[in-house]
Amino acid sequence: MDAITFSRMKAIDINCAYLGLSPMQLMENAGAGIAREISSRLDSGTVLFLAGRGNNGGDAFVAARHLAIKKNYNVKVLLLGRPSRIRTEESQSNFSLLRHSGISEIMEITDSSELKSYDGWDEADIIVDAVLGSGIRGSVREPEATAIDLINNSGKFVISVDIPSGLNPDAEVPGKCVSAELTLTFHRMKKEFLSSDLRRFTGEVKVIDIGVCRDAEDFVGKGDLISLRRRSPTSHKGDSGRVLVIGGGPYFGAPVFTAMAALRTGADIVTIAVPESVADTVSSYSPNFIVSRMPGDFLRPYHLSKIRELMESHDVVVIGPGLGREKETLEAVASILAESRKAVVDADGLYRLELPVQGGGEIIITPHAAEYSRLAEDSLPDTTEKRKDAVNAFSGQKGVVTLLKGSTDIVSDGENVRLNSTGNAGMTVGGTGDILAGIVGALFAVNDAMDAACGGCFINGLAGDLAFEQKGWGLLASDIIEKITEVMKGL
Ligand SMILES: NC(=O)C1=CN([C@@H]2O[C@H](COP(=O)(O)OP(=O)(O)OC[C@H]3O[C@@H](n4cnc5c(N)ncnc54)[C@H](O)[C@@H]3O)[C@@H](O)[C@H]2O)[C@@H](O)CC1
Ligand SMILES: [K+]
Repeated sequence: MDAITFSRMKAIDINCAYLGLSPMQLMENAGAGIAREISSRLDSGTVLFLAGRGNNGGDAFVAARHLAIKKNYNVKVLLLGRPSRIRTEESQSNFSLLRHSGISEIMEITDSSELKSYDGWDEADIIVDAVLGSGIRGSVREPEATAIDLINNSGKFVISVDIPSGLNPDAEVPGKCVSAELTLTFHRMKKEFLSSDLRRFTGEVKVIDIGVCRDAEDFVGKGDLISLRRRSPTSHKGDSGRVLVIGGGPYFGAPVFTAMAALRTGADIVTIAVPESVADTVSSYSPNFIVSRMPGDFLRPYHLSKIRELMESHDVVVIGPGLGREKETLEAVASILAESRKAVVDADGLYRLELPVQGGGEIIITPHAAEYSRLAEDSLPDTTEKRKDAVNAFSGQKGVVTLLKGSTDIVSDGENVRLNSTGNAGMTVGGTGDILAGIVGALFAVNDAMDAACGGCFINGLAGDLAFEQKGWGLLASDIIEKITEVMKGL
């Protein structure tokens, strides 16, 4: 299986909790795995655990308990800090259990001089480094820095839990950190460890299985939303996204849904470019809309110079809702996409779309099954597994992020594939696709395409589920829009 980044691992952890697999269960599996690995390398002897106050330390407490039950090990635990400062409930309770686990020494060390004068270093056969894990921020403080030095100068066999302490997966250059003989990382190999530069710190890297459930990895969950940009308290108008919706003509409801969904998702500015035949109607829906009128009653290449100007002042274009399929309209769509930096293409925008788009920027397409089959010139395979492969290959070849709508949505950028199962059968009502395009557009304005597409279908489905709780089969697209804010607040 492929390596993942530490930040992806964090998302998977959160998805596990979202599905009901608690951090406590994962910690138990992590610690048990470490203990198994130690006992496979050392029949008997003294194992000294250096644990910090985060969950990395929690893994060590569990491992110490599992090891101590075997009797042939002398297990010692040094906690860096006061027990009251242990950061999580899981780690706290595993620390408390140590007092009932036959550990020969439990010490609380609050400053570096205590650590330096500790006299148990020589006796250790193995030192387990659980001082800092993937939760490290900034450069290493005291007493952690001294702990790292002492571990490195011990001359002992050092096993790092998850990641050598001090190594920051986000840092360009490694700072002060442990040099281990063995690193036991969880669930999957980490991409960061594939760099030969880091091998001098990790030593051998072994992956410990911690029982992550498969859907936490395959399906979009709350963890996938952590990488979405949060609004900063000091942000200015426009910083949270400027979305240009190009739609309408033969229809006028669709671009209204798209624009309203984009606003509710948090976009700062949403402009709707519509033919003037429907501009007044669209305007009348909400004073929150900025409506830009294009002469005539459908989109044409003639409008391109005006659209070009609008695109300059917007982060993303959402094109398609209610556009119609006039020959000239489809020509205009092709020209707009060839010049856009970021675009979401939906509905009529997908009709006759030629992929890959020559010269365009990043594109997310949001087809349903029939639209996808037309674009791929192939019918959709019958199983989800085969569909994932097909959508992945299609996205890679066509240079787009595909969000294939269905009872299980499939999202792919040609490299990664995710499924989404939020949403319900009540959402087959008209207008829901327009809403999805608006949500995705608002997220795409300030995020990566894949994050926006995954986050978009998850949020849209959750909003639909909340609306369904209240309205049942009578739910309307507008009910879903009303629930977007509730979903966004809960994330
Ligand atoms: N979340 C989960 O479900 C799982 C997490 N696991 C473990 O949890 C670890 C991540 O846990 P945490 O997020 O609690 O992070 P850490 O265990 O890395 O600890 C973070 C804490 O260390 C301190 N700290 C941060 N930066 C520091 C610095 N520069 N100098 C000194 N102290 C610093 C802070 O008090 C912070 O709260 C992983 O590495 C892994 O070992 C495992 O239990 C498996 C499952
Ligand atoms: K560590």
